[in-house]
Amino acid sequence: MRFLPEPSPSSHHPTRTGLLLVNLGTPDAPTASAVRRYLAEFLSDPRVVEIPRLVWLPILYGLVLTLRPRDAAARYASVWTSEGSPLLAWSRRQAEGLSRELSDRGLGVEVALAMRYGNPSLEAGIAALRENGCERILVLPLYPQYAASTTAAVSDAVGACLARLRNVPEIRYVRDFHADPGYIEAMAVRILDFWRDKGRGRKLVLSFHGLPKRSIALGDPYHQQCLETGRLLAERLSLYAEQVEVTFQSRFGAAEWLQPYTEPRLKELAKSGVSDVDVFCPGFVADCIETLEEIAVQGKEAFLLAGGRQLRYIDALNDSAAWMKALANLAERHMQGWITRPVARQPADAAHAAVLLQRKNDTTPATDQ
Ligand SMILES: C=CC1=C(C)c2cc3[nH]c(cc4nc(cc5[nH]c(cc1n2)c(C)c5CCC(=O)O)C(CCC(=O)O)=C4C)c(C)c3C=C
Ligand SMILES: [Fe+2]
Ligand SMILES: [Fe+2]
Repeated sequence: MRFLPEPSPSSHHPTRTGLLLVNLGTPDAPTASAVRRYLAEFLSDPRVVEIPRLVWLPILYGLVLTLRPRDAAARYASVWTSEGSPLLAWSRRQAEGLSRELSDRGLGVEVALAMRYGNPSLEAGIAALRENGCERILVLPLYPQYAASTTAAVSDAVGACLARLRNVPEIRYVRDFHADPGYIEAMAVRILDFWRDKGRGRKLVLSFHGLPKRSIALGDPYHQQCLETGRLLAERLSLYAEQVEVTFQSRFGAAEWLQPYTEPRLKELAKSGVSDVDVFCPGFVADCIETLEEIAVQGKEAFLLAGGRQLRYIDALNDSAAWMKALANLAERHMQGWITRPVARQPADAAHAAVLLQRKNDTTPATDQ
């Protein structure tokens, strides 16, 4: 059959709104074979590596997928948790926290989690929402800064899923939220709480995932958005220019990527006598191998070897209360005009009814950027 079967009529609910949270994806296990499977899907996406297929695929299969998985599996194993990959474990908690927050607000929104590469798949996420009667879906990629290699890779894949359906739902996308006040505030709370409990380093390094410089030259807004996030966060924390800096980590391949590169810059700081640094990664809303291993272990080791005294990694937003609220606000704003059915309440729950009524009458204009 050309199109997938539609959910059975018996499972049809009244029209509902669905929210699909999407993150990058992660291997199913910290083993070379699982990492190989994951990297094969990820790195063969032309959104991620923009080299002509004829040149890239022999390098990918002949070199990258034979050399990288073993080393990467060991790195994954070092951060693996009882709930699996940290990226997946935190993303699940975010989906649960967001669902709870939205239902506490009286909004009947179905939340599903999907990964762009690997599991749980986008197909499964969209299918679960449709099974639950969602004819409208807000897709929220968990990337604060837009990059074609991440954000547009999600809309490509959602489009491919929709192309297999007969009864296509209405779709909206959150493009980015790099300057969203709730996102900035949740990061500030994270960092200020850390400083209150553990004291403050001499410098705050804000390390973002890197991107090839060529992507920026071709028009990707990622670099500008990272700098803007950094500026807004530093401003909110009342930091002087010399107390904070933006760097870029996770370089992949031989091409030039955005600079300064995090690890060499950490070494330079140590050598120049900045002995205490705190590192936060605003581009990762969930802790993952890139933060827990590349920064908190490798980055720290490099900094100490270069003569630094102390490097402290500040946890990502994960499922912090301020972030769950910010995420719910962001979702609510992007779902404006889509009737979200209030969750059924006891008639005696007068206080809640009043809140619902108040929300319904709330005409505060959207503050989207
Ligand atoms: C936060 C935004 C991200 C951008 C932009 C991004 C671009 C990008 N990444 C690679 C290559 C790799 N990334 C890897 C891991 C990884 N990347 C992101 C996010 C962004 N990537 C996350 C959240 C993760 C963690 C996944 C996890 O399982 O925890 C990896 C795999 C790890 C490794 O082998 O080192 C690779 C490879 C490219 C080429 C790219 C843009 C061109
Ligand atoms: Fe990446
Ligand atoms: Fe990395």
